[in-house]
Amino acid sequence: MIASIVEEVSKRLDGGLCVELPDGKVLGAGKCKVRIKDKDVIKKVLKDPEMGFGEAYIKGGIEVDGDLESFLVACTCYLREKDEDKSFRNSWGRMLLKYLGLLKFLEGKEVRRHYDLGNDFYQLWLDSSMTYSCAFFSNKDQSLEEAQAEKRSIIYEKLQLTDGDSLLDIGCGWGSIILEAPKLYNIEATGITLSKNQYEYVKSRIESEGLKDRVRVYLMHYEDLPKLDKKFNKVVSVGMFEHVGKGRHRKFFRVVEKVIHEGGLFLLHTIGKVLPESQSRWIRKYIFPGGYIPALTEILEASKGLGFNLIDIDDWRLHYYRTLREWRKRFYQHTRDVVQKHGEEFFRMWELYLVSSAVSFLTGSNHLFQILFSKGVLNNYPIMKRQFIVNNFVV
Ligand SMILES: C[S@@+](CC[C@H](N)C(=O)[O-])C[C@H]1O[C@@H](n2cnc3c(N)ncnc32)[C@H](O)[C@@H]1O
Repeated sequence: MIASIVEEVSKRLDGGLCVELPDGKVLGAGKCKVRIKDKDVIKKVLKDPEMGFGEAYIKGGIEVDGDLESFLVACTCYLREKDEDKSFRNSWGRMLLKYLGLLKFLEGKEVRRHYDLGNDFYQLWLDSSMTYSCAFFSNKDQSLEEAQAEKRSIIYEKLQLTDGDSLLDIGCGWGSIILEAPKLYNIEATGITLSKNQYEYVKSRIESEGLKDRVRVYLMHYEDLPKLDKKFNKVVSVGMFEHVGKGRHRKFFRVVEKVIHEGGLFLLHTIGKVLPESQSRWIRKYIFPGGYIPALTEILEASKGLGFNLIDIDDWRLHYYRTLREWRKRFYQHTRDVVQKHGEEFFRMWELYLVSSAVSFLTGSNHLFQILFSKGVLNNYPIMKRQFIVNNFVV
């Protein structure tokens, strides 16, 4: 059975694959060499390929001597064709916690665990604006910094930012939008985050950059936004919706509906799937507990009947692939620092997270949607002049 799997994956991998088993026996012949160090690993991978491989990889039970990304692409294609991926089910435990009101608390803990690993860790591999979401590359020589700046300017354009606007950023991260937009437009900006590190960072930059009269940041859950007792005419949320969780998307839209002015614009930037499908259990266990990649259909369904009107949908799938490759390149440049501070297993876990996420965009499992809504029907929204960007420089 293993021999036939090796053969199938090998067919889908440039240069082929060989696998060295724990007893020293080698299956297949190829450039990419996978070493399995322990018999138990084989059983676990056969039972649950994604989780089995992921857990063994971070513990060093499997080593890949070759291009990890191409190997994972070949495995993804093989599994997809075999239809071995198991579907994700919302657990009864989470449903019960939701009704006990504990889910919000748990969510806060889960989100903080990820973002409060230390600003210095993220500074190693994010661009200088500390943007932790998909950038937009419009030419092949663009740096990550430039592509993140370009993404922000597209967002401002889609939101039609104009002097006098009040902008809300739900899940503002390290503040790249709320710290920049008020310098370009005479607007007020408010950001919220669940991460204490991000909150402290943004607060100190607001002070040091003299933005106190026009920029505010709050450490709060989006569900508490109505407590601010303030409405905004432009709302954006970038890379945060993935944390909202299955079954809670409508609640999120209800909150946005409460804090947006009639005639306002809401831009939602999120990883998504076209239709609901299985989720990566490994990512949910090790990287984003509680996270859920929504389907486009689920997003649109959640917005129904609340007065939102769809203006436009973009898919930046390959731009996220390239963003992840840029992050990975920088991450590898700091291998020693990461291993020294966080340990070998942590390094391998984050390496696998960055590579497998890139693979998910490359193979079309994940997309990056920018969905623009107006609150109420807007018939004077300008028709955007779009330039077709040739994607072949992205990959
Ligand atoms: C991937 S980061 C994106 C940050 C930023 N928008 C960017 O593009 O760099 C996700 C952000 O969402 C925030 N977040 C996640 N769940 C949240 C919640 N329930 N309420 C408020 N913010 C949340 C996190 O604290 C983090 O700032």
